Amino acid sequence: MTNHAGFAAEDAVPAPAQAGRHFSSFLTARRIDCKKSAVLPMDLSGAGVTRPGSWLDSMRASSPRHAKPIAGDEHEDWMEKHPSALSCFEAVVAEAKGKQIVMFLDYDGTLSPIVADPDRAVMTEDMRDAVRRVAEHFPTAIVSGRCIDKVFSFVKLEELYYAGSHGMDIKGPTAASDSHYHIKAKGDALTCQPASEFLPVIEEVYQELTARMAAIRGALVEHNKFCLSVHFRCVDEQEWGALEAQVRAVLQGYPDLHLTKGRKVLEIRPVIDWDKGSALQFLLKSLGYAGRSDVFPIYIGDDRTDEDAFKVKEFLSKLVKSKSNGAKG
Ligand SMILES: O=P(O)(O)OC[C@H]1O[C@H](O[C@H]2O[C@H](CO)[C@@H](O)[C@H](O)[C@H]2O)[C@H](O)[C@@H](O)[C@@H]1O
Repeated sequence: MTNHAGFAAEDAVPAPAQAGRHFSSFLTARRIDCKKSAVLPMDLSGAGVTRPGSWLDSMRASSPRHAKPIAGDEHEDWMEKHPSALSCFEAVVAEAKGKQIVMFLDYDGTLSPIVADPDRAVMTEDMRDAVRRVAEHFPTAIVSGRCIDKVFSFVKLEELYYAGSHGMDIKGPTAASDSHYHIKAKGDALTCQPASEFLPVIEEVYQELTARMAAIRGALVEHNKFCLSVHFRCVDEQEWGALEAQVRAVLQGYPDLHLTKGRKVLEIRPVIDWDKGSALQFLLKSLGYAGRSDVFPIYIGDDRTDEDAFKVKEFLSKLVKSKSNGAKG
C-alpha cells in the first residue's frame, strides 16, 4: 500500500512502482531456507533488473529535476493497484483485529529523512519514542541496507530485532536454535548471517572501489558489512556515467557480486537468494509466527529493496479484495 503523492518519488524508477511510502502487511509467509541460499549466475547486464544502457537514464530519472508526474489513466490504474495505506487505515485495523501484529520498519527514508551525508541520517527523538512504543506492544524489527552496527547506532533501541545488510545480518533479543534456518542461539541472542562467506570479497571490493572513487568528487563508498553502497547524491550529474563505469569495471572481476540501484546509490551485494523478504520470513519463523493465520505482519518502507518484502505474500490484493467486498476504508 502506498501513500501516493501523484508524482514519482525522488529516486523512483520506474515511477509508479516507487512512488511514496509503502505500508504493507501479509497474512502468511512464503517458504524460506537459509541453507539453500543458492549462488545465482552473475548478471553484469545490470543486476538482472535493467539493461546496461538504461542505467545512466535510470540514475538521471531518479533526480527530482527529471521526475515526471504520473498522468491520466496510468495514474488511475496505479492507484487502483496501490491504494494509500492511510486511506485504507480502517481496513488495515479491521483486518488486524484479534491477530498478533509483527512490525517491520525500514530505516533510511522511513524512520529518518534522506540527507546528503549518510552518516548524519539520524532519527528524531519523537520517531524513536514512536518506535519504542510500537515495540512495547508488538515484536518489532528494523530491516535496513545498512550494517547492523550503524543502524543500531542511529536507532539505539535494544529491545528490537535488526536485519542489516539488506537482511543478510540478523540479530535479535531472543532465539530458539533451529539448524534448518541456521539460527544460532548465542546466550539469548538470535543471529543469522547467510552471506558470511562473502566477507573477504566484500572487503576486497570495498578497498578497490574506495581507491577508484577518490577521483570522483562527492562519491562515497559505504561499507555495510555484507554489501556496499556507492553514493552519488553529492556527485555532479556529468560524472554519474563515469562513476557507474568504474563500479562496473570493478565488478567485472567479481562474478559472485551484483549491482542494484537505490536512492542515489549503487548497491553491491552477493548473488545469493536472500533479501529483505527472506529476512522477514526468517524472523517470523524464528519468532514462531510463520504460516499462522492469526498473525498480521506489517512492513513500512520506501525503497525498491523493501518491495522484496512486500512480495512475500499478496497481502495487498487481500486488502483490496476485502475492501471491494464491503470492508470499511
Ligand atoms: O534499507 P534502508 O535502511 O532504506 O537503507 C538503504 C540505504 O540507505 C542509505 O542511503 C540512503 O540514505 C542516505 C541518508 O539519507 C542518503 O544520503 C543516500 O543517498 C540514500 O541512498 C544508506 O547510506 C545506504 O547504505 C543504504 O543501503
